[in-house]
Amino acid sequence: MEYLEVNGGKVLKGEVEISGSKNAAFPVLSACLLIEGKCHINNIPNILDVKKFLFQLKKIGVNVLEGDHEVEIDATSSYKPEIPPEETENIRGTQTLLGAFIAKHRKASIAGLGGCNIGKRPIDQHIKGLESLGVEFNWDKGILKANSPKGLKGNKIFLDMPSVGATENIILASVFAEGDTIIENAAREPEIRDLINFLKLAGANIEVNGTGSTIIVHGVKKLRPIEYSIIPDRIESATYLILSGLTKGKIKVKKTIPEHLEAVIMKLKEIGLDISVKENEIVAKYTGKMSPTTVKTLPYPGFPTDAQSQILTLLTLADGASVVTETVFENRFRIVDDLIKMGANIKVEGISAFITGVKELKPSVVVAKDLRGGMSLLLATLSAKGISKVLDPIHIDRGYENYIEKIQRLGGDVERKNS
Ligand SMILES: CC(=O)N[C@H]1[C@@H](OP(=O)(O)OP(=O)(O)OC[C@H]2O[C@@H](n3ccc(=O)[nH]c3=O)[C@H](O)[C@@H]2O)O[C@H](CO)[C@@H](O)[C@@H]1O
Ligand SMILES: C=C(OP(=O)(O)O)C(=O)O
Repeated sequence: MEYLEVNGGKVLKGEVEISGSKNAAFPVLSACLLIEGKCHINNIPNILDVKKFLFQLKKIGVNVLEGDHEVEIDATSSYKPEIPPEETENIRGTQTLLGAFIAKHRKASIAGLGGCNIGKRPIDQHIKGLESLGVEFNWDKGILKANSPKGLKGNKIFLDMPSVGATENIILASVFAEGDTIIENAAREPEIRDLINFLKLAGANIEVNGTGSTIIVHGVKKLRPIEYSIIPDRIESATYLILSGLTKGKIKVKKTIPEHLEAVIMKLKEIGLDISVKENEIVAKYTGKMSPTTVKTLPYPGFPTDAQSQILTLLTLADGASVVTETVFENRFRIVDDLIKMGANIKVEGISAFITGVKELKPSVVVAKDLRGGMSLLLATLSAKGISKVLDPIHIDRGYENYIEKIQRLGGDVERKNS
């Protein structure tokens, strides 16, 4: 069994280069399937989920040429618009292949949507939106089959909640639709802006209103191949900034976009970290004391649910009582039992965790159960003086590039082992 052995309690200091965004990579790579010719995508993160995604593309017949943090996608020759249910493809990122397949092939067959086990994660909003564009759906033995024999026609769609995946799928599906598609209450995450920027550069006609919650896609006939670089991963940035507080250190994140992290930066300042921001860099420094605060996760530009486990872990060491409320996913407090084992004082009631800060965390054997929770437990063990183990690091491998080396370069004592 693989595990991480951590000798915690060291002060972490130094610089980390942030990798490309996991959640921007999937929709942009999916969008390449709308294009005839070679698209060249840079700043691709070297993480397990992206490897699985690219493996899936190759398996259905797309030409994929992988380089060092870059990939060339050529979907000119025919490929099967299908995602089968095999274990290895069981990631959430494949959800945007639905919109891409429908746009290009007027049909799709999707099974095996997985990703983090943090809630029920239904796709009713994807289906509702695509149905109103003329797509017919039926479930066949757990596989979602989509068909739009007559092609897609633009329509006005009002999402019940600003779903990231549904917004991306509707944008992708409507690029070649007849007329205009208007998405109201659209998600506004930077990864959606990245998809739109890619598509516009490739020739799509898309308007975004001032705040971003209305997106209008004017159908076009064709897109052209382009070279594009995806945005840095804002959640990876948030994670390393939080690590500086947990290890009483000073960490500079480089190659990041500070505007994507405003809600996180504001909270870290409230907690008492000294934060300084330059064009593509953020430095977080521990100042000797951390204050408690309240955090509520919300769709962007609110505090990101994907950084909730990390800030909850940080607040276990704040000087007083904090509340963390999770409004996006219903099952995102699964690290609490392990944190309590490490000496944290946390009580979960409904969608809120009530935390009373303690002086220090104690080393322990903990188990990663999802991507962000797993990483947060690693952060906790780096803070706790002594030897800890983090079991099942495969969850962390899904979304953090080269994290063991990045942490070692900051002075952290962590090693991957097998027993
Ligand atoms: C691969 C990827 O990009 N994953 C991100 C994406 O996931 P994902 O696209 O799955 O997240 P959504 O924004 O769609 O989900 C937000 C909430 O809406 C609910 N919902 C969503 C769609 C739907 O049809 N019906 C419905 O009820 C979900 O169960 C969840 O409670 O955005 C999440 C919210 O920022 C992030 O945590 C994930 O890291
Ligand atoms: C929930 C996450 O990812 P996914 O949607 O890929 O499961 C995440 O990145 O925290």
